[in-house]
Amino acid sequence: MPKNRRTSRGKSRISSNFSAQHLLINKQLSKDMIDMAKITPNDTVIDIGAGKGAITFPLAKRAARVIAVENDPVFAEKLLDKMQGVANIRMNRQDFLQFNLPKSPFSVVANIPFSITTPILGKLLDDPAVPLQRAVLIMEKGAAKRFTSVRITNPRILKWRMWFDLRLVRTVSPDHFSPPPKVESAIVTIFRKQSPLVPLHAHARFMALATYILQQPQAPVFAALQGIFTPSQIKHVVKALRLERNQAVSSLNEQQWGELFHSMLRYVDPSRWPKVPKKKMPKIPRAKAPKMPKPKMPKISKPRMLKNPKQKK
Ligand SMILES: C[S@@+](CC[C@H](N)C(=O)[O-])C[C@H]1O[C@@H](n2cnc3c(N)ncnc32)[C@H](O)[C@@H]1O
Repeated sequence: MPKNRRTSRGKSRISSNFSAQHLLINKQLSKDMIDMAKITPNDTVIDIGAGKGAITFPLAKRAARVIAVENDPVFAEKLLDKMQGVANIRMNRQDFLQFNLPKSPFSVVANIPFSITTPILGKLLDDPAVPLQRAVLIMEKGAAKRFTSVRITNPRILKWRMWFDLRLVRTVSPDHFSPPPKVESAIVTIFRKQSPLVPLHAHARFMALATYILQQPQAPVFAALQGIFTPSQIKHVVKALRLERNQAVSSLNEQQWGELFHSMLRYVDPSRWPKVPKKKMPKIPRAKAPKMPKPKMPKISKPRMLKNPKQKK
């Protein structure tokens, strides 16, 4: 891709990490990612940020349906040209964050735009009812490490990991892309767990617990649990989860978080459960009342005093 080219809208775009257009030039890597995602001829697969189709076309050979999402009009046009005769690719020329995800099971294989990594993962993982099965994503190595670290300090990432296994599988050097990004990349696999650690319908309640407890990730377990569990319940939980009273709460593993949540449901009075924040309703602008002309009040003249005929002058 040229370093500085004009988009169809005439604006100049300079290649950088922020333009997020580091195209994959290693064909074997695309195939490896499709293998990692265990794509079968029955699968529907989304390629987020399809670019010129480095992943889209090899995917189309393996999956039943490929949905390519690309918001750059120049790339989208090129992809449409190349797609002639490939019946199982559907092209969506739009921002992935505005794209309506399928209602039936789907997977994702993609070299995603780094600048929107967290919003992409949020869209795929925040609501466990979204029927994502497997994803294999290239992302910035720093982000990959944050999402997959053993020590979990972020309640949102912790929540994702109650339903999905996230693994950093390998790092990818910048020479596999054109233009090469300034940072190292990594491949992350995301597989839906066979048995989720928390029931899907309880995701908001789990998030409330994780947010409350991880306010101070370095706090010792006994202190972090205090606002919710009573001292005797804490004693019981520490023993049942094989914890140390003084270990940092961020050192709990996924399994222990699942068990902690179930202990809260089982032993703690619901009045002590952390509150689930109410869903923010979108603001509906109030219809402006049409301006009415001020009613003209008839002038009321002062009542004239009738002269009392008997009144003395
Ligand atoms: C890292 S490139 C990957 C391109 C291609 N998949 C490849 O591997 O060669 C990311 C792609 O995402 C596209 N993109 C950036 N933001 C996007 C968005 N919000 N929605 C959809 N596509 C986006 C870019 O135009 C670019 O083509």
